[in-house]
Amino acid sequence: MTDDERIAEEVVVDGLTFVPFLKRDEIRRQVKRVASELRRDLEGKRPLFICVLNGAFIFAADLIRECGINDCSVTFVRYKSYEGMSTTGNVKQLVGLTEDLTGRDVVIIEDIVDTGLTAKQMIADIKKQGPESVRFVTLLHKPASSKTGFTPDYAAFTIPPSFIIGYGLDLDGKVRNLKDIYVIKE
Ligand SMILES: O=P(O)(O)OC[C@H]1O[C@H](OP(=O)(O)OP(=O)(O)O)[C@H](O)[C@@H]1O
Ligand SMILES: Nc1nc2[nH]cnc2c(=O)[nH]1
Repeated sequence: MTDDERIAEEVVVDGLTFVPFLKRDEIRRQVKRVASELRRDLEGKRPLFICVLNGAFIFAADLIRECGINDCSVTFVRYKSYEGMSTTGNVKQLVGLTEDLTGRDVVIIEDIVDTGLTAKQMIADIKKQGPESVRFVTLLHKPASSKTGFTPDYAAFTIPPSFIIGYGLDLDGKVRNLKDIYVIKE
């Protein structure tokens, strides 16, 4: 059986039904594309990758390995604002940085930019710490949901404004383990 044949036709979480949206092969292809763009733009630099927990852990692990920049560092922050399928509008930093960002070339790695509230607050927090440069990369971007006008520097996928799960993205903490991305069935 190939990897592709194991994709579930639907996933039910807390009584909600989700159907396949982005399959693992396509995710892998787009992660490779973004990694090659980053490799090109970071040539000669020693980037500090900041993975935004919890949702970005799987994307960050795949992306950082694809980038193949041995002279990089990796660290983590944690921000939270969603309950169920909606933002509370209150973006809380639950885990912060201990690294000195002065003069560093920072690459923030997110799983999704939806309203853009988390991205905007995080970038403001990081810029206060004196980095040389800040790049923002996301797996998924939903421009039609934006409340901030924020646009990421790199996006693996631009998607419509429906709620999705899998490949790190959760519904109330569940189903982050799914290898494919699923969208809510309307
Ligand atoms: O653009 P926004 O509307 O701000 O949404 C994006 C944020 O939502 C998710 O975080 P969440 O609060 O669900 O925490 P999690 O990463 O732990 O799932 C995601 O990981 C982003 O950080
Ligand atoms: N799981 C999940 N988390 C999000 N956070 C912001 N948008 C989304 C989404 O579509 N799915």
